[in-house]
Amino acid sequence: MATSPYSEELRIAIEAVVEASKICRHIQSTEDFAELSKNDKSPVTVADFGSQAIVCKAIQEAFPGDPIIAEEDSAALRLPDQISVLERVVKEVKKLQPAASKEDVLSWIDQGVSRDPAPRTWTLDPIDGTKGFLRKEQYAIALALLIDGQVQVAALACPNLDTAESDDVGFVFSAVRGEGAFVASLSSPNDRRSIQTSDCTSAKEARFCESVESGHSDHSWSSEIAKQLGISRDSVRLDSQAKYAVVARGEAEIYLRLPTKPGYVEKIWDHAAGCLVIEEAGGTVTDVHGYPLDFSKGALLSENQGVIATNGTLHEEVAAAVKNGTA
Ligand SMILES: Nc1ncnc2c1ncn2[C@@H]1O[C@H](COP(=O)(O)OS(=O)(=O)O)[C@@H](OP(=O)(O)O)[C@H]1O
Ligand SMILES: [Mg+2]
Ligand SMILES: [Mg+2]
Ligand SMILES: [Mg+2]
Repeated sequence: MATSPYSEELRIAIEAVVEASKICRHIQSTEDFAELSKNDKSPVTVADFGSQAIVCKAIQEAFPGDPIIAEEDSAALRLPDQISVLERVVKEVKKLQPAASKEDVLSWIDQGVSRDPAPRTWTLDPIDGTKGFLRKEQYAIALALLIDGQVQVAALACPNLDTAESDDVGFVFSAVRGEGAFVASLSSPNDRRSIQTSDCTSAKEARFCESVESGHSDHSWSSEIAKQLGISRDSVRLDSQAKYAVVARGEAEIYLRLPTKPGYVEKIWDHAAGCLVIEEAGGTVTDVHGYPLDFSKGALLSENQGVIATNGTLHEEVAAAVKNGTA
């Protein structure tokens, strides 16, 4: 059997998000998040910074010179009145990297400030669904490798996701393009098993998965589409890219992210990892116009609007319903 061209990237990516999950879980258990508000009024916590530091350090060490397009930067932590937050981030990072200094942590975080397209680049959301994290609900650590604007490798940790099949809580989903999608428990990440999207072919039987925040997806529009498709089941509402994971492992068929604010442009780190995991599990991902997501433009999905992710078999029907719903 040919060896995977990205086996080392996959191994490092999985290890990095598993390590970052440890920091996130610990901070979540303390209930002391040291939350800051960013310029766009969205929240960021000690865990977002700590997770970004851990993942960027791992990528930089294994693949020096690879740019990383990550959500956070260290600017807020460098302000004199935020010294206590910085100290807390350093304390948390030291649990995994005992020799880390303040300057190390700041510079690891800032490995993620790349914004330009590059032939080979990583993209990281250190905590996707920060609002879910604050509510002690779902969040994800999402890491992907883009080659010429195509997602080739994905690692997606969902520390609070459970399953009907066991008492396990916390999973890491992963994929390499052309090699299938896999899941492992966060407690034994090397024990990977293959996952597939559901084989549902009737839209009426389908289950919807949507954002919790109504500001992130137009819920009245999606109930209109659900009506058109004859869907009677209530939507499963879930924060973060855990939604992609739930569709990828066959527990829902449709994830819709319908644009709300005109002019909001989706970020690549909110979709890259989840998108490859679904595609490799047998699903399909497009924007609301049916175009593939274009990850080649830097940090923004500037060529796309919204997202439709499905189990694959239902994609055309769902995309048509979204189109009708727009008219
Ligand atoms: N207006 C608008 N429209 C679309 N998306 C937006 C919008 N505002 C923010 N964001 C981004 O949404 C990310 C969280 O998305 P979720 O799907 O987890 O939302 S929800 O919590 O389930 O409601 C969230 O990611 P994190 O910041 O990593 O949590 C944001 O990047
Ligand atoms: Mg954020
Ligand atoms: Mg996000
Ligand atoms: Mg985030």
